[in-house]
Amino acid sequence: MARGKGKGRRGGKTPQNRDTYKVDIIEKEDMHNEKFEKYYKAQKILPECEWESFMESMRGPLPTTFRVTGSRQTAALLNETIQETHVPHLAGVVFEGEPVAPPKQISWYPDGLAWQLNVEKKVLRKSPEFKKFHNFLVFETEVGNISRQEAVSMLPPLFLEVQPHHRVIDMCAAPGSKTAQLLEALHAHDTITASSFPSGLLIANDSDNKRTHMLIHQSSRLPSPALMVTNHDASIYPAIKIPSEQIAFPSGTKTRVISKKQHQLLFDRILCDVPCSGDGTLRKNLGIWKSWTPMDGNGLHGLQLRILQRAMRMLKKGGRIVYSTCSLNPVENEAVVAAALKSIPDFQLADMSNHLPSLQFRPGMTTWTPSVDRSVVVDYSTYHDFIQSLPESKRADSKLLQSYWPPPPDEAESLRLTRCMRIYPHLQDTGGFFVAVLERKPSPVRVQPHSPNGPIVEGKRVAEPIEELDMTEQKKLKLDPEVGRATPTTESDLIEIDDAAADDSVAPPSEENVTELPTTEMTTPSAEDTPTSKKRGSAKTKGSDIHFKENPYTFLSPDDPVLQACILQLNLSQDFPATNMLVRNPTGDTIRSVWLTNDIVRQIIENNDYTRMRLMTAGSKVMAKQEGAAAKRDGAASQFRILSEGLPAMLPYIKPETILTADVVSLKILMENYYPVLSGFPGPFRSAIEPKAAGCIIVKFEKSQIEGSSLAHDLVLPIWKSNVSITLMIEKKAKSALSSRVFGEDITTAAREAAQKKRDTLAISESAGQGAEEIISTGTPPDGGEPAEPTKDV
Ligand SMILES: C[S@@+](CC[C@H](N)C(=O)[O-])C[C@H]1O[C@@H](n2cnc3c(N)ncnc32)[C@H](O)[C@@H]1O
Repeated sequence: MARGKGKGRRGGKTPQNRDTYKVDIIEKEDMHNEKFEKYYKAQKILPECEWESFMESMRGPLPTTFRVTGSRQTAALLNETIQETHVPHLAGVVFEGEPVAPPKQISWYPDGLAWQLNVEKKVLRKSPEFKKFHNFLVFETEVGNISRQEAVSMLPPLFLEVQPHHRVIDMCAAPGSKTAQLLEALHAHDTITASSFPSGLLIANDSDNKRTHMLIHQSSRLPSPALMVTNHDASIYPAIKIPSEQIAFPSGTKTRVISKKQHQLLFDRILCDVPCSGDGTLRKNLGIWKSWTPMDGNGLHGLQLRILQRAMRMLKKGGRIVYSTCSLNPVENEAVVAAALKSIPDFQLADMSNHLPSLQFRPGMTTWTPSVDRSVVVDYSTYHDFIQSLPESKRADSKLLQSYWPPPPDEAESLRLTRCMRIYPHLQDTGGFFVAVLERKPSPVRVQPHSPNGPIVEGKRVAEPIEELDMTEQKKLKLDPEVGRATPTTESDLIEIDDAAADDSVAPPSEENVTELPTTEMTTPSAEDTPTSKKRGSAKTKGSDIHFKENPYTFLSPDDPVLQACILQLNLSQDFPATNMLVRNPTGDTIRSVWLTNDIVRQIIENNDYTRMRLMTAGSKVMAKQEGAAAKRDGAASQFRILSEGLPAMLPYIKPETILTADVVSLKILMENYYPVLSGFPGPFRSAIEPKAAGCIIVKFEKSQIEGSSLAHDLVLPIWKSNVSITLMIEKKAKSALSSRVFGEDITTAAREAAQKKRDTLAISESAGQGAEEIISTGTPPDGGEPAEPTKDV
């Protein structure tokens, strides 16, 4: 339970972040908590006439909800299957004499990609129709095409409206269901087979190290060169430096560079889905019925406020923050938003009431009375009243913060707290939730309507885009020598300073919030950092965290022999971003895996100490060494293969003529055998692949509908060619899922072996103890190499 000190406060087991699917066993009649009812009735969170219906919903089971994931095109395809095959199949099902409703689309979720299912577990287990649908859901969830996610938890990313060029940070991201949505938005332009290369960025952060691993796992379903995962306390998230754009002022035919150094990366979009008391999740986390007290929220308010304030300081002008909790407590919600808005100028609450027209919610509260102790004492309408009630000798010791209380009515009105959104369980059969959308006012840029030479900023013409080099902020710097310890005097000296440094009223208690000015070490490229150097490591700056034990990030030189061999083998196009390939060791040796990043991720790694950021992973793992003696014996020029999960990112750079085409019959052969011999494949494919050198080959299986199989769209997959056989390089589970989709059943070797094993175990237990090993297939390739069914690289 997240109360006061201890685990809950810093990312441990707050009620809401316990395993989502775990519910405590508790009878309906025990679903009472006097304090809860007293507190929320006193807050008047709802009109009295709705109270019973609200409490009744709180005690009812939460419907199962899920979202079809992936980029628009892939999601649309699977959604069609649900809509056109499963829903009609489930319509009219009767179980134990009662009709059971098929899944229905959540009305407010765009493109109908989210679903709700109000079905008891026993129906899923026993009704043959629902059992089949359940199996489908489990299967597609395992391979990442469907994500089980609470309906209300899908809201924050929708309000952020992320676009592929946005720089985004998810401050408290684990386990990552919202991160996945943000990634999908960044990748909105992906096609069915190829990943787009978004110019934007998503940093998914969580302070809990173990939970960052859940994040990494979750996001591996949508690998992205634009993703970084960090493990930091969000309330003191370090300023990230990136090289300044070389912004030029066109004046006649000459250009004038105004900045060459570094500035702080500011974000377009920030998600603060903060740790909270989680009482909105009572329908799922039943243990909260027993343990709830108003102090849960009080204890988290300070951290929530600091996280939001840190986010506000990292936001670009014109950018947007979504602050959300799954708590109903105004102390964790409106109180945090009000205090944050009062402490940092230039922010306002956005009116999102029409954004999702069929979403039902209630406006944010403008008055409330925090409880001053565990027993729900809610008698003080102002902090002043509360302090006055204490003996004078005790006033200084009070741990309660003024910001727990609402601002005076006129201030609450001017802050427009009613623009916050409260979602209650009885409105649309969901969990309880709170969302507020904060926008930072844009820079005063005056764009001349038909200016041939771009926009005018403060009377000067500038090249587009200005990015986050904020002229007004820089001017302020010139005037104020105290700010950021810098007094740049010439335009070429200008750097953007973290404006946290300009406002110390609520600064995080750490030097972290002050952007370091460029030192010689950071601004002068070392020999290692020059483009011709062999390996380019991540920048080491002061503030390294010696306790951070992850391996370093080292970019390969574009002429690295391993990289060159891959480029040759796959015939990659000239625009392949060879400078953005990294390995995870200090020497830059290509030992096992290679990751691909986009430009902004590379710039961040090169300009920041990865230990200071506590960087857990970056980019998308695209290549891995083909292990085993067989690979060496094949004599492949490149022993590296493209990973199936990395292929979408590499595909745009693989010249089409390099990709072999095959039909669904060949796919079937590859599914049914680990190492089918080349001579067994249909003529055209066989003659195309036989002359190819050993190593990684990319094959496009063309869409087709033939008896017993249906390949709805082209499928591009990596295979490994040995001397006499080939093998499909996709992970076991993905292979099974693909088989079920294309051939209507799991025809893979693994499935056959598993079934065989089951039969054998049964036979063994029946005839007591015959050597099982003898009859279980080993899957040895005909080439005599060791069995090497690819497993997911981690
Ligand atoms: C509400 S959960 C986030 C859920 C997540 N956004 C999702 O959709 O899957 C809150 C998260 O905040 C993390 N957390 C707690 N204190 C933190 C802090 N100071 N900085 C960053 N993360 C923190 C917890 O570990 C937890 O994973």
